[in-house]
Amino acid sequence: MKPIIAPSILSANFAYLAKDIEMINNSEAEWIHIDIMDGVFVPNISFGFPVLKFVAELSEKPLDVHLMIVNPEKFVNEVKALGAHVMNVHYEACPHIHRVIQQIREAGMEPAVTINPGTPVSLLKDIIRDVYMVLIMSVNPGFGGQKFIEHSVDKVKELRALIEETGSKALIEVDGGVNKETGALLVEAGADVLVAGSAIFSAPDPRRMIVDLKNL
Ligand SMILES: O=C(CO)[C@@H](O)[C@H](O)COP(=O)(O)O
Ligand SMILES: [Fe+2]
Repeated sequence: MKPIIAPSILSANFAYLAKDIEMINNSEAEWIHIDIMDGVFVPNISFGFPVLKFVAELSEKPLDVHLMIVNPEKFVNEVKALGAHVMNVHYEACPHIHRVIQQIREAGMEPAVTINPGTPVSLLKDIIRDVYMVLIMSVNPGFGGQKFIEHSVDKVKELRALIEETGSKALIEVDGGVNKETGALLVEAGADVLVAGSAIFSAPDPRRMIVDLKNL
């Protein structure tokens, strides 16, 4: 199976965001990945809902919303109002992760749980059957353009084994430092969805790069 490609607009040119969204609309990418940061959970601030309202209006692709914020459950309605397909919350940001997953599903979105590089896959055992997707961070969240953490490939393998063992249908998404080289290792290890920011937006031909990542 070819991976789903989700370009991260964090690496887009914000002065010409409409142009970059148009590029994604006219590409083979299935989703558009949106990184929301609050300067508390991660040491950076990206963009908020007033900006994303316009992104959502322009995007013809389903939105994969990655919330790098504390108390993400406070924003279920705002993310829903964007028409998001997936609401991704960090395991580390939710003491009551099981409840948050239920809230996302009740709001009519697909729940995904994200884990940081320092969080083990084994902690997902009791929620793996309840999520649509797990996002494995292959860099420490907060910035685009960082170096891929190699150990993430082992985490994908471990998660694939957990999914098979439990009969879960969860997709495996990986985010951070994904390019043609690291993407190939991830797909081989069992990743279903690749997020890529700088690899796509700094490529001479971003749409070609999306095709290349799909064909890994
Ligand atoms: O969530 C994040 C960063 O925290 C990502 O989605 C980045 O936007 C990925 O950028 P690259 O590592 O692909 O440049
Ligand atoms: Fe992300």
